Amino acid sequence: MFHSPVIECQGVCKAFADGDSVIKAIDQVDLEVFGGDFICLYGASGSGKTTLLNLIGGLDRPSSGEVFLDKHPLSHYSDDELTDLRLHKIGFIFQSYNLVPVFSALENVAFILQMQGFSNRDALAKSEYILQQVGLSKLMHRHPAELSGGQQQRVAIARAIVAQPKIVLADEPTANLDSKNSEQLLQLMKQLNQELGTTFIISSHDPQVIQAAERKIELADGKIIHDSLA
Ligand SMILES: Nc1ncnc2c1ncn2[C@@H]1O[C@H](COP(=O)(O)OP(=O)(O)OP(=O)(O)O)[C@@H](O)[C@H]1O
Repeated sequence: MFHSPVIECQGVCKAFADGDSVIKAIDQVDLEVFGGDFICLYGASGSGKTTLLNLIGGLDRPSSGEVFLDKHPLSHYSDDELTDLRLHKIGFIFQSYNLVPVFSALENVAFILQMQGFSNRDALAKSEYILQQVGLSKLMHRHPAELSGGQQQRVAIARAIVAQPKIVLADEPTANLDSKNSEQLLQLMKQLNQELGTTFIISSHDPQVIQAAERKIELADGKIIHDSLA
């Protein structure tokens, strides 16, 4: 059966001005990501991992080249359409969790569903279920400041997956976790990958994450220098 990519990068470049010079953060990247891939994007600090995730997730636009999501070129979407696309198709997990401090864990998760148009009641019910799945049923009414780093990262994951996005983009998700919490987080992401077929692209320096990934892609100076699939 023909297996078409869910994400495709064709000749993608991203340049940033740095005084009088130009930094090529991403330099001619060609990449195909397939449904159900579990990818670790690794490479030295400054190699372009965050920039590439931002381009794939439509948080930023390439200087040249094209990113396709389900065969649709992202350059054809307006900023509002990209926001809508992210809301429905992509879950983001950031190193800094990005939780809303005045919301409880439950409200942080339910908020995404409310933005998607779910009623309050449905949003809360679905959010309670997913928080149970990530082992936080007893802590769901706490605010982020009352949770440990690992617990906050679990809330961030619950929020990223509650709407069952096709793709989850995670930028250094274990950076602030100890090895036990990192291992639990990895297990959770793998479980989602296997049970729901969610595609994961995880940027990380963490040897635990690199080892757990089925496909390992190395970036250096904005270029892909190794892809274990190739
Ligand atoms: N908004 C920006 N303006 C200017 N330069 C930028 C910007 N974003 C990234 N860069 C530069 O682009 C290059 C790639 O940065 P990027 O953050 O993608 O790397 P990274 O591999 O994610 O690094 P780290 O592992 O440290 O998070 C770096 O040289 C960085 O300084």
